[in-house]
Amino acid sequence: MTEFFSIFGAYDFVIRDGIVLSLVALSLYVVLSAGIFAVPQVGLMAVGAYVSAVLSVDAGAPFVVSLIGGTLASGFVALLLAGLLHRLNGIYLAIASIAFAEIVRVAVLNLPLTGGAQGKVGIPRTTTDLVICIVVVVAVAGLIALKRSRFGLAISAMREDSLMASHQGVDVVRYRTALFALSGILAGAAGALHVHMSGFVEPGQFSFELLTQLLAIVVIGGTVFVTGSLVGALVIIGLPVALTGLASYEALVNGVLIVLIVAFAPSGILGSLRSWWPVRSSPSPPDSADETSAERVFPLLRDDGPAGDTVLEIRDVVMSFGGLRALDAVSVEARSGEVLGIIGPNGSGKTTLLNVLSGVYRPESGTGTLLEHDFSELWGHPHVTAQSGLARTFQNIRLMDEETVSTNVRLGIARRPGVDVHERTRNLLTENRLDWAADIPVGSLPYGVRRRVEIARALAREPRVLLLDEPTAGMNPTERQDVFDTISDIRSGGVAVIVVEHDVAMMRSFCDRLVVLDFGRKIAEGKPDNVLDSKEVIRAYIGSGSLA
Ligand SMILES: Nc1ncnc2c1ncn2[C@@H]1O[C@H](COP(=O)(O)OP(=O)(O)OP(=O)(O)O)[C@@H](O)[C@H]1O
Repeated sequence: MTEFFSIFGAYDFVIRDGIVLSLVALSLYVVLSAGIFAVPQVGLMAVGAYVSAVLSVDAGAPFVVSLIGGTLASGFVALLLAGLLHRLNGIYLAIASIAFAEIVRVAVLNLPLTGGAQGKVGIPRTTTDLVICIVVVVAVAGLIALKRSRFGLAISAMREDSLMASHQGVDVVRYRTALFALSGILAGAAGALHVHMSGFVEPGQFSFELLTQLLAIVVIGGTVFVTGSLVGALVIIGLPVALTGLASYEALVNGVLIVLIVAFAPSGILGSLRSWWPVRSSPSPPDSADETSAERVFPLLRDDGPAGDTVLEIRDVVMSFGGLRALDAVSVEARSGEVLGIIGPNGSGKTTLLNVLSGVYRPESGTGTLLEHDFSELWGHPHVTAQSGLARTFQNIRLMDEETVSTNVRLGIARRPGVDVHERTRNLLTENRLDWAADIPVGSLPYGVRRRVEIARALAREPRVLLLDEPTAGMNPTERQDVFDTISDIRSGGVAVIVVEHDVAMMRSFCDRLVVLDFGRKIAEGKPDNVLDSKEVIRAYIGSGSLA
């Protein structure tokens, strides 16, 4: 038996407990790092512990079998739980998952197989220090690899903004289910290791107190790094040892520590240390004259299909919020190589229309097609719409502020065989004149540049249809002109562009066609000059006079 933690003398149990606890904390980290506030880990650990104990004691299974059995059982229960709770978020999800842990505790308290309140004894103490270390090292290495993968990037996007993530083709429900299962596997493995370390299991080991300890570990370690959970567990397990003479103050010191960390180091100990590392000074944006003269082509856009083909169409779409008809029998058609402008007074239904076109909303009635896809299969599933050739930007910029420009653009890249993601990212940055900002976190960039990053990310999806919701909002005239020049270039690449904008003069000169909404109804459609000179449109906008 390899028991190298014996070098810590009387504290060897503390070290082992701390490492196993860090494994459960990692299972909590897995969901929290994706912005999912689910805390069923104590219940999942109990499932792993009891299944493993029953396999060993009642079925006489060898250690490896009971370790794997407990781990998989917990992963499976987590999978079922993900299905049951898939509609819940935020505080409701937290409460439901705490309730799950309580259900497990009450179940093991009453089931004959689990030994009731007395628990189960006589579990072979077969967990060795080597096994604990191997399991934790594999878990940490696996999670680090996962974080660096496409899956990890999608998780970061989900944490930042799940709607934005789904518009990059991320199936948020499937990813969330996978994370639940992974969380269950880690908690189950910890439970199985724990019972084969202590030799017994009883319901009291899976109390609410354990959950608060886990939360403290994740708060202290932070969710910036995978290894944060190890540091947090070390602190939580190490503190009582350090405070041996002050045992009655242990809870107080724990509490004060957590409050101090939340107040002064909200990203945890490791996350805060990161801000001490020297940061490369940010390059400034190139001179605007250089930018204008830079070559502005989008050779990577798809150019299949003749210009002028109808690529998107909706008919008689009705969408209401309560008693309010935000869209009233609206029909719209977009053609490749054309810029379609959507204008209308505030609250006329423009953003609602874009949300219907991008699959966020499922309208009450209406039909439509996006390329070869029927909208009835896309409505309510924005990630499928994104995978079907449509990309969009948002009225309020939605980017991963902590991540670099390059990472944000990479998130949008549609994976196809043979695509070199790094080369494609570089090309997109060059085409959008963002090379100088590649390594800068998006949150520190000026507004106009962030808008360009959002457009670059949308282009990374190689869309056939591009929706732009007020792409020049908050920009100065030069920046506005720049965005409209970019839109013209995108149109030349054969993309159907649908733009919502308030700048009527710009829309008149740049759009091929305009659709005007008023109180959810389409009141005009056609060539910009004809539409903007129509009496009904002028009345809707300004009552009388003329539009720019
Ligand atoms: N999620 C929602 N819940 C309830 N009402 C909504 C919702 N979204 C939009 N509305 C209402 O639907 C109507 C259309 O809103 P929408 O945002 O589509 O208009 P808009 O033309 O984009 O306005 P703006 O130019 O101010 O952005 C408004 O009356 C708005 O209050």
